[in-house]
Amino acid sequence: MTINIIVAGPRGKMGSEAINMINKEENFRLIACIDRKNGGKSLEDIENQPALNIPVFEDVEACFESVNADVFIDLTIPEVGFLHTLAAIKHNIRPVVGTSGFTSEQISELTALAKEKNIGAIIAPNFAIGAVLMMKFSQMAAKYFPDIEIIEKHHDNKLDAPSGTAIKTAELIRESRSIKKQGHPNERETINGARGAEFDGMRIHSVRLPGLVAHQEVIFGSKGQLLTIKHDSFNRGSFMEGIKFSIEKVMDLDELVYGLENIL
Ligand SMILES: NC(=O)C1=CN([C@@H]2O[C@H](COP(=O)(O)OP(=O)(O)OC[C@H]3O[C@@H](n4cnc5c(N)ncnc54)[C@H](OP(=O)(O)O)[C@@H]3O)[C@@H](O)[C@H]2O)C=CC1
Ligand SMILES: O=C(O)C1=N[C@H](C(=O)O)C[C@H](O)C1
Repeated sequence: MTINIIVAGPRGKMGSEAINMINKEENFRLIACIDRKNGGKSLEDIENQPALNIPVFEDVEACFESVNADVFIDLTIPEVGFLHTLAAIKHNIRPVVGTSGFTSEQISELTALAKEKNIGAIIAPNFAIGAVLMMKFSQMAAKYFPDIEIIEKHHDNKLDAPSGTAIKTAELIRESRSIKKQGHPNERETINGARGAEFDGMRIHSVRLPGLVAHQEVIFGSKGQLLTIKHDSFNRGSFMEGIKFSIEKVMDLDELVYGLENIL
């Protein structure tokens, strides 16, 4: 069966890599793109993209009404990605969302809408299988080591902090860790933010530097020992297996799944 796909964010680092992956798969067919700068032009006019000769829309509604798609992939920015995803579900097009930075309220709203429409959807904070394992291993370790610092490191073009992966890691850890406020009860910051963001008593630190792609370590401290669980994405190819898997999997779902750990 051929799966007809729309991609939003085709000029982006992830969008362009995803298009290359889609074009290599026999059962995937890219049928349109959503792009804020190149609406109305053919994708062949877009820099760094092969000549695909498919329609490119600026307006999401116009796109969803004009083409007959099975799956919509969003790799843009949180504000726009949320509206795109909402529109996709309303049009019965299954979303696969990589865009990070959605609030938990937005995820709940999308979950409720997908349930109402009985349609599959996937929001994946991280498509790299190694990162999903890193999160699950961290969840397991947190049962025994409740003192945890999450350090995520990304390229300096990243808009959201902390990363979607760090938030998802903290959410998974919360399910297995006994409630604990870490550090000294009287600790105080002499410079704001020195101890990082607080999540359920844990700390999350966001590093942004040129040269980085996407990296995270979760450090567990205990008497006389440290456990570090670490994952590195050195390039965006690391996310493509997860996107490919999600495009196929979302066709069989009838609800929204938040996190690949729930379906791998
Ligand atoms: N889940 C996962 O595994 C991964 C998720 N991500 C997430 O994917 C998203 C994209 O990342 P990345 O490709 O690195 O980012 P880029 O900045 O390279 O690409 C973002 C794309 O979105 C487009 N865009 C921005 N604003 C709008 C708008 N208002 N309407 C339509 N399109 C818009 C940009 O166009 P323009 O050039 O005009 O701004 C650009 O093409 C991020 O949220 C990131 O966190 C990234 C890697 C892995
Ligand atoms: O912006 C990125 O690059 C990435 N974003 C996702 C996140 O916020 O966790 C996934 C990955 O870390 C790369």
